[in-house]
Order: sequence, then structure tokens, then C-alpha cells
Amino acid sequence: MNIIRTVRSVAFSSIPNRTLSTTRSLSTPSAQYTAFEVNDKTGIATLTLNRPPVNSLNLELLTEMRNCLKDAETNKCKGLIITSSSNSVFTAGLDLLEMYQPQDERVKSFWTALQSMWMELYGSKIPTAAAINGHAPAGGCLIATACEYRVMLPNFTIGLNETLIGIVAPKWFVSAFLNVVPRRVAEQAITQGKLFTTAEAHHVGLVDDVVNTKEEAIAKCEQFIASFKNVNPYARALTKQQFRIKELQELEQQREKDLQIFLGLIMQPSVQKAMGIYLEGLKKKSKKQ
Ligand SMILES: CC/C=C\C/C=C\C/C=C\CCC/C=C/C(=O)SCCNC(=O)CCNC(=O)[C@H](O)C(C)(C)COP(=O)(O)OP(=O)(O)OC[C@H]1O[C@@H](n2cnc3c(N)ncnc32)[C@H](O)[C@@H]1OP(=O)(O)O
Repeated sequence: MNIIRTVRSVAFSSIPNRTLSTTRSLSTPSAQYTAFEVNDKTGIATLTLNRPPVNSLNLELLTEMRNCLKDAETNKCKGLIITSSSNSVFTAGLDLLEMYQPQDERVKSFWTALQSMWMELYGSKIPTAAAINGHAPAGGCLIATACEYRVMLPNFTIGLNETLIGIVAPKWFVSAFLNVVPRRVAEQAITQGKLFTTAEAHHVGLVDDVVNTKEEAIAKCEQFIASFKNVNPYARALTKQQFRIKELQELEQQREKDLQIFLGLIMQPSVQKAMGIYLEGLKKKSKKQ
């Protein structure tokens, strides 16, 4: 048994507040794209996305995220914060290269990993918060809206911009978005592929707070998680479940159908063409910078 395994078995509810070290890493030795640490004092886990340049969500990153989410729950962490190691991008959403001219088996595993990660995050028993310290388009917005609380830094963008790429945000992307913004705002924004500025996102309720630095964002998330300190965790988890069970059951029961719809849509020649043009545009823009 290695040290990391020993750490993994610790239940944070049993750790006294006066532990000596501040944070401990729970990352597995094989973790490539994430850092996962637990603050010994607060019992709060922080999952940092670390796949430069833009944290695009590929199969491996999604799988690591899911493992971290499971570990946070198994270790009875007091809450979980998701953030990014980048100064300008929370995550650029799904890795378009996983969907553009994809390999058959890999693209299936990719979508299945996305479903699993989302169900783990959306249905997590512990409080979850997103410290959005950069742009969060599409899949980035999906991760943020799966959390219970969002705080964002100024002058970035967030939203479901799929229609601009010629793809469609699946129903479960939309339902999580609908949890946080009014239906009218959601329909208009998602059909337009609108990316909200931080200020706009705050105005419509897509993010709860705006702060100036990543440190302040983490502190806000910690405050949110600490707001449950007098609440019974079991009662809290069951109550949260009542709000979220419908979407979770719907996806669980329709996973294969959802995969087939995804494959059917992205494999259409017109969709592949649109994705190719979009990727080309991103590359051109990146070369100019
Ligand atoms: C009937 C149907 C019913 C139901 C539907 C069912 C199924 C639906 C089917 C599909 C659903 C798919 C859902 C998709 C969700 C997604 O998340 S798609 C991804 C959307 N993301 C974006 O549009 C963001 C694109 N990126 C950017 O806008 C910018 O990169 C940025 C603002 C995030 C950051 O800007 P910069 O810091 O300036 O970085 P660069 O733009 O220079 O990029 C650096 C580098 O990274 C590459 N890149 C950027 N984003 C991605 C990405 N998402 N995937 C892959 N690669 C990306 C970019 O090309 C640059 O590459 P290089 O030029 O350096 O090689």
C-alpha cells in the first residue's frame, strides 16, 4: 500500500481542526491533467484542471475528473471546489479533436466518460462549487452549472455556444443551465450560442458572485461550503438529490440512446465540415496572437 492509498482511506469528518499540514495531495501517480488536494483544516477538496493550453476536456481529463469526484465523496470531504491552473481559461469545453474525424471506439469512450463525469458531479452528495478563473464556453459552462455555486473573475465569458459550432447542446446540458437562469433567458441564449461576459452572467444569475482574483474566488467557494456547517450532511445530500434526481435518472436510463444521438449528429458530413471550419478559425486566431 503506498502513501496515496493511505491518504485516500481517510475520512475528513474524523480529522480534527488542528492537523499540522495545510493541504495534502490525493492525486494518483497516474494523474496527468488534474491536481487534487484536500485542505486538512477545512476538509475541502480542490480539483484543479491542468491541461494546457486551454484545459479542453479529452477522454483522459474527463476520466481523471470523475475519479477525483468519487474520491472526494469516498473520503467524506466537506465539499469540492473546481478551478483551473490557467490564468485565462477555466476550460475551453470539450476537446473538439475528440469529435472531429474521430476514431470509432475512442469517441464512444469519450462521450461515455463525459456522461459519467457529469452524473458524478451533478449528483455529488457533497457541496460543490466552481471558481471560474477564466473562459468557460460549452463544456466549461456544463461543469460550472453542475456545481451548486459559481463565482467568476471579471472579463471572461461563459455560456453554451454549441450552435455557433454547428452542434447541439444535449438536453442534460440545457437542464442544468435551466436550474440557474430563467427559461426565457436560457432559450434565447442557447439558441443564439451566446457567450455571456462575466458581468452579464452575474446579471442573469448564471454566476452567483464576481471577484477579482482566484484566491478570492476560492475563498468565496469555501464560504459557500462552510455555510452548510450546521447542516446534517445526510439530510443535505437527500435534499439535494430531490432537486436533481430527475435529470440523473433520465440520463442514466437513456445513456445508450444519448450516445447514439451524439454519434448520429457529430458524424453527419455537414457537422464534421462545420467543426473543421471552426477548428481552423481557432488555429488561425491562435497563430495571429
Ligand atoms: C437532435 C440532437 C439532439 C441532441 C444533441 C445530442 C448530441 C449533440 C452532439 C454534440 C454535442 C457536443 C457538445 C459540445 C460541447 C463543447 O464543449 S464543444 C467545445 C466548445 N468550445 C469552444 O467553442 C471554445 C473554443 N476555444 C476558444 O474560444 C478559445 O480557445 C478560448 C477563449 C477558450 C481561449 O482562447 P486563447 O487563450 O486565446 O487560446 P487559443 O484560442 O489561442 O487556443 C489555444 C489552442 O487551443 C486550441 N483549442 C481551443 N479550444 C479548443 C477546444 N475546445 N478543443 C480543442 N482545441 C481547442 C486552439 O485551436 C489552439 O490550438 P493551436 O493553434 O495552439 O494548435
